[in-house]
Amino acid sequence: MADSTRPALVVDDVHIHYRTFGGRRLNATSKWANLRRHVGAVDVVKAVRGVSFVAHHGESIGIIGHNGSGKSTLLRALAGSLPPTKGSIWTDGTASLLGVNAALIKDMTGERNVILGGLALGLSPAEVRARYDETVELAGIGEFMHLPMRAYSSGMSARLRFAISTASRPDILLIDEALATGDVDFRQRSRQRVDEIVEHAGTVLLVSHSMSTIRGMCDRVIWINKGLIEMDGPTDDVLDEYAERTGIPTARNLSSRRFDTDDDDDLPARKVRPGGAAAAAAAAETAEAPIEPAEPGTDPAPQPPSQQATTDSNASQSAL
Ligand SMILES: Nc1ncnc2c1ncn2[C@@H]1O[C@H](COP(=O)(O)OP(=O)(O)OP(=O)(O)O)[C@@H](O)[C@H]1O
Repeated sequence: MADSTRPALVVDDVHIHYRTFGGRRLNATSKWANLRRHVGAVDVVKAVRGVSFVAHHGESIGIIGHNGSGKSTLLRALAGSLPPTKGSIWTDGTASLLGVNAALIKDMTGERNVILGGLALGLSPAEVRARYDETVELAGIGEFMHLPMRAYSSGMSARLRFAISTASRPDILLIDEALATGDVDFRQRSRQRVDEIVEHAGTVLLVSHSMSTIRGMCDRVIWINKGLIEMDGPTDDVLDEYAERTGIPTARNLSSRRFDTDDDDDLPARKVRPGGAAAAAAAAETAEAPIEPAEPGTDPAPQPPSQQATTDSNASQSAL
């Protein structure tokens, strides 16, 4: 059973800056600005600007906020795949970001990717073999397991990724939007898996734009705004405040365990809803659909996830 008094994760004044190359300002007026029109500018994006919090074993924490507020960046830093520009992150145990994309190979079958992904997550060959059946069962994509991943729909890929990444039973599971994908049955099973992780002293951090998913899964919510923590507290308190200040409905009237139902809030963004004032408000929530971050694919080299205490010296090509 979880020792809820023991910290699982300590995040101390974390800042994460990206450096982007090649941005040109075309509306130059001064002489220097006019010269700079001909060369790409080096810009710094301050994605996370001093975030501190402590997560305990057994906690299930939702992370919410507008597009570009820094949620995914923070999660990647917690997983150890992005070094903070400043500040420290300490973890008690392994932190695993849901999604083993980098390790999966589209030309290989789902079966082979289960093995590859398991090894990439640090499981031994014997552990991969022992968990193979349950991983395949959780993915629930039937005969498609024998086909190359290239043939999968995005939902199928997401299911397989979820199944593989939770096979390692990390102490700290970091989930970025992944649970919004999939049908009701899959969401129920993935919900069970997350519950299992929390039950076994694990800690879950879930980034989602789906307020009903957050309400259904999390005891605590951290609201990130422009790279800073706007609010951190019990789910109902934070979501109510978020709804009041942003006008985005947070499904307060839904039952607290609605994750396994097929309500509209859990649908992927951009779903067209019927008219009316409530629908317009609901559409506002879907307008928070994830945007593609600038300069994708320029992540710095991964570093071990178990513990990072980093300072300015950890600057890399894209994260300063
Ligand atoms: N690789 C990158 N290079 C440069 N800037 C980036 C990079 N990745 C993210 N950013 C910028 O950092 C800021 C935070 O982005 P991030 O993806 O963390 O936000 P988010 O809250 O997860 O957004 P969303 O809800 O849209 O997924 C944004 O301004 C984004 O443009």
